[in-house]
Amino acid sequence: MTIQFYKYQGTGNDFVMIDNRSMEFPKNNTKLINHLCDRRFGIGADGLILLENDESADFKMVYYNADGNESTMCGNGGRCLVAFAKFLRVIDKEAAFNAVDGLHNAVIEGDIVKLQMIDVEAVESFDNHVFLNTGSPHHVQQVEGLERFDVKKEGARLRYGKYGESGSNINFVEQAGTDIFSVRTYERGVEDETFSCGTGVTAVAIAMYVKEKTDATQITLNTPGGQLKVSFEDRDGVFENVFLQGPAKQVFKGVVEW
Ligand SMILES: N[C@@H](CCC[C@H](N)C(=O)O)C(=O)O
Repeated sequence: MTIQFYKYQGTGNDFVMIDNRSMEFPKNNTKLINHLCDRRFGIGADGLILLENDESADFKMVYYNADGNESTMCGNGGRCLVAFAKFLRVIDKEAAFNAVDGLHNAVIEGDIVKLQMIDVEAVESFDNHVFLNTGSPHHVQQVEGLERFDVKKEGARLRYGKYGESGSNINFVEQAGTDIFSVRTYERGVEDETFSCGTGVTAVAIAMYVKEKTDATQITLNTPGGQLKVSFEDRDGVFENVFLQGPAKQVFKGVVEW
């Protein structure tokens, strides 16, 4: 079997993209997806995304983590998929697509994609962390000395120890200005730190606002892979019109024999 693929990255969170409008891709082959994402024996990526036809939207997003399992929403992946849909001429400047967490609207200008995320209704605030779901589950914790922090060790400990079987993504944050935060994320399903996480920085922006670390509703997030912006409206503790904005780029394309 021959698989045509495209490789995209959004602030260093990288994805194998496959046009599956023909529905030929073997979606239940966990081993294959894991192999394609392998950085030594495959193409290498944090996740794999299928673009499929959708009855009520421009297209459908199907997201798999690098471990080969289908997972919840990926914000950077969603932004990259909008760029891929434009490349395929499925959309022009605007998109509406269905993902596992519902309908997403997006606009693309050059390589900048602004993606609407789901409304966030429940934010659980604790003494030293916040837990919320921005399409995927996120633990947000402020730390000192983020640059030297052992994200993989502490992220893995919390991911497995605190959140049980299904786990959570774990974000470590340090404030860098009144409305600027630096973020490093341990992603479940990759089981390592990634260069950036879109649902993660969205969670961080809302968590820092809830914790009154900022009163801004347009927040800049610096990740190891680059800069993202998150904006939202606070409607009595329900966060609406949540947008994630940043670059999404095609890196290369190729063919794999399987
Ligand atoms: N990198 C993603 C998040 C992908 C999903 C996550 N690993 C999970 O399984 O919860 C993003 O940009 O949001």
